[in-house]
Amino acid sequence: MQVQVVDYTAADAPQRFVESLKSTGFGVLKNHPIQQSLVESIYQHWYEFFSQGNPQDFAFDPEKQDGYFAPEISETAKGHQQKDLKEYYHIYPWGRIPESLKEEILTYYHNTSALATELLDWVEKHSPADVAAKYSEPLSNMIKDTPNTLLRVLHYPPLTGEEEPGALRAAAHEDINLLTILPAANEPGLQVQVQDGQWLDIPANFGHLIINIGDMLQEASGGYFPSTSHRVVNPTGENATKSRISLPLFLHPRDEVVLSERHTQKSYLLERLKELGVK
Ligand SMILES: O=C(O)CCC(=O)C(=O)O
Ligand SMILES: [Fe+2]
Repeated sequence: MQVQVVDYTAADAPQRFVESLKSTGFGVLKNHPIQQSLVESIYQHWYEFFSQGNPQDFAFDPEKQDGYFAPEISETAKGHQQKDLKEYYHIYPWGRIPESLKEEILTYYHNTSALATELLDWVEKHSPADVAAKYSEPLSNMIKDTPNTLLRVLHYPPLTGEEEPGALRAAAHEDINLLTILPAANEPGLQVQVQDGQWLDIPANFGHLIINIGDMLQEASGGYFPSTSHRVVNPTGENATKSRISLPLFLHPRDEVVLSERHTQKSYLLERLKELGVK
């Protein structure tokens, strides 16, 4: 089994993409409209910010959750003991962003959010009628004018050999949100767990766009779309000396959007952040 790469420009792209999401929780697009030169430039500029800038000046705000999360306080995945080997910066258009990086990263945020609207329409159109009937409003409408969609710039530093045994760049976890949109990182490592428990590499040629289902879409679809476990494994050999940068956009509905009989986006998010120990 492998996650198939779907050509965004093909006539049957929506159907094939949604089939892939349904069977693995992941879909991978090529020939998509997100400019690769923009992604590369962001990787370069944020690498400089993490390695030579003053990220501590933007230390995260526990209430608002914008800003810089240092390696010492970054996430411990649900059910895991060791902290992930990463640092990251949370971008919201209303939040704090280093001035020199602002225009570029917000261009990416807005372009990718626009593509997200189209991808949610694809998901809606290819949801079986009984599943679509559960959506409290059109999926793409759930993110319209939302202040909650989060762009995370992640830096996985080179390994030093001093890591705690068993610690991973990102331990196995599921995402909390509706869909995650992630350009292929500058280094490999992303894997998804499939039904038999096996871990598969996500096809991540530079230029691919990776989309995965989060718990909120699983919740809203009554479990039809699976939020699958994924992780980032540690590099070995010469690659251990390299940083890895990645850029997931987590699509979050507005606070009041009803996901299911149990949850709005707000109640669901709060529950999950407490579990992660960052709230
Ligand atoms: O860095 C990656 O490739 C994936 C990151 C991820 O899964 C996450 O931050 O939720
Ligand atoms: Fe994730």
